Amino acid sequence: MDRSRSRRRRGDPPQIPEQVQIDDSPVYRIERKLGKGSIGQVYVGRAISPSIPYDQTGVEAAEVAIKFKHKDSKGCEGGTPHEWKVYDDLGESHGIPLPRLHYKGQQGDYYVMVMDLLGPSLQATSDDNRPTLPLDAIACIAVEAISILEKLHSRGYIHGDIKPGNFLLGHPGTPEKKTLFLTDLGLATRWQDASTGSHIKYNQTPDDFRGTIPFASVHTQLGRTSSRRNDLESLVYMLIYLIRGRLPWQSHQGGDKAFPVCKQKMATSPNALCFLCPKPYKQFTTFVLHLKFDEDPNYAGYISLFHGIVRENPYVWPVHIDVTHEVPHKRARLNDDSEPSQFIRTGLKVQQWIIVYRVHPPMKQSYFYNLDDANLKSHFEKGDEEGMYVTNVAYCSNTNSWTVIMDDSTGYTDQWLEWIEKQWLENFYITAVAGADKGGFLLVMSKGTHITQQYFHVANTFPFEWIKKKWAKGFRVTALATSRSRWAVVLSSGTRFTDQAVELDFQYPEEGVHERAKQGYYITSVAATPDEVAIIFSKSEGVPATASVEQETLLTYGFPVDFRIKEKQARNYYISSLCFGLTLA
Ligand SMILES: Nc1ncnc2c1ncn2[C@@H]1O[C@H](COP(=O)(O)OP(=O)(O)OP(=O)(O)O)[C@@H](O)[C@H]1O
Repeated sequence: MDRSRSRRRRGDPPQIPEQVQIDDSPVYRIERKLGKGSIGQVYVGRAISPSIPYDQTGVEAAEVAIKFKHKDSKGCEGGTPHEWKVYDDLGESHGIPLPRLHYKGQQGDYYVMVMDLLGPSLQATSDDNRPTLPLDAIACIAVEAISILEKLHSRGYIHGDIKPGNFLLGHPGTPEKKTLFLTDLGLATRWQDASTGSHIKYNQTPDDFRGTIPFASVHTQLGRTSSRRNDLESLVYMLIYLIRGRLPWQSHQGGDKAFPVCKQKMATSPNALCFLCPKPYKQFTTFVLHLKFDEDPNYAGYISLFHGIVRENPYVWPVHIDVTHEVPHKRARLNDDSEPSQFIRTGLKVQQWIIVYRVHPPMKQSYFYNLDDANLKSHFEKGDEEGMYVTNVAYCSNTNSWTVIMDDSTGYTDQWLEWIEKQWLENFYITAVAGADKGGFLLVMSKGTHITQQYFHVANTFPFEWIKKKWAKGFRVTALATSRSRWAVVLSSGTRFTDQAVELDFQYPEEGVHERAKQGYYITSVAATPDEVAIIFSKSEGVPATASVEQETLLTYGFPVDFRIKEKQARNYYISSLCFGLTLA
């Protein structure tokens, strides 16, 4: 029978039991609280029956850490905590310094894990925004933590929540008191498919974030499939936090912090992040931020960066590590020459055109730029007379002017710049949208499309939730635009698109475009606000997956000069989407 620790109010979660016994474990009395995460609560458990002397360790220890997770809490949806499954998967001899899990089971409303009792976390060393660890000790932590991640990653897992609170020292008074342990596998996921051994597939679901905002990698915050680089990026933030006592983005207060924090991370160059830190930190940061989604991290090389600092201080309190992490092979040696020459995060903003070209059988395509409102209308009418219809419109906020792309092979039979609701009734559907800086959206309505129904939606933030709901009902994004920081999205049914995906980023998502192309997607819409760029990728009926390679993207400060466009047209590449926006370089 459970005995409650204290009286509880109605509606509160059930109290933690006063005693715990799982299977044939000793009976543990629940004593002081060690910590509380977003989901679990961890207490010291003292073996009272049988009573055990204090000098015992491991499963025989007199004191253990007991973690309670309420059965209805996040991560327990599958019937048991996700963390149990990860421990089961890793097995007994995983060789990773994790607290050993001695017993696990259910008691009352709680899932209970009985584990090794460890010592203080690295968070405890930096409370009150005051760094308390010497730089040499932090270099030791860097070496130790990289080596721990290498071991975890080699078992096919990534941790998913690397932060100072999840690195604990061994229990004081034991031989492990200067060893670093990694705890909390609640967000661990596989980067490697367990059966095939291959890297899991790339994806981005921009509204899917789990982790701790200040330490999460930018990729995690943007909802990209986790891979090994995410843990390493979080480790970079952890090390800078230990050096400085805070991270540059920790001043954001209240409200939804995720967006401004992610934006600031993206705008912070390795130089700015590691300002006044010893050189190895900047080098490590630069290497990590350049890692590709499925790239094998060079753990031994990263460790070698810190060798200089660590070797000069072979015994540093509180972390005593094995300084013999030798450089096993040539690739492990990283030096100034091997540092990536181009930073992916420069922190600089650029105003640029993003122009997507796609192969198409020969056709006539015209482009007009620097058009004011009156010119726009007259070009539109002139094109109409010649059987050319508008396929794309864009607004350039540098010149406050419109750009129009017209094709002679759209299949449209009529087109208007008209009021939206009236034209819908007459089978005119929106086929192109652009937003002006002065506010409002220009809609191009066409007749003769395959569209059977359409939604036009304007939102202050990228409406991914809404798009997902419409995707589930068979609608597909057919046009995308921005007006200052607002988004306009057109979703249509009856299109030829069989599947779609989104990339949302603070800079042109080069890697995402590459990964999507490998999966057979091609770009069908692109738009950018002063902060973000969104790209819609599609797969189409009858278009082979390899067709995605028949696409080229051009990033350019000014609209491309005539001969560049003609050069592309000579190779049958025509403009298929374009936008002008302010993104990070
Ligand atoms: N084995 C242990 N020994 C000593 N203290 C521990 C142990 N495990 C956890 N703790 C303490 O309890 C805190 C919360 O533990 P943990 O992070 O595992 O819980 P969680 O609810 O899964 O957390 P989160 O919300 O961060 O995912 C830790 O920060 C640490 O201070």
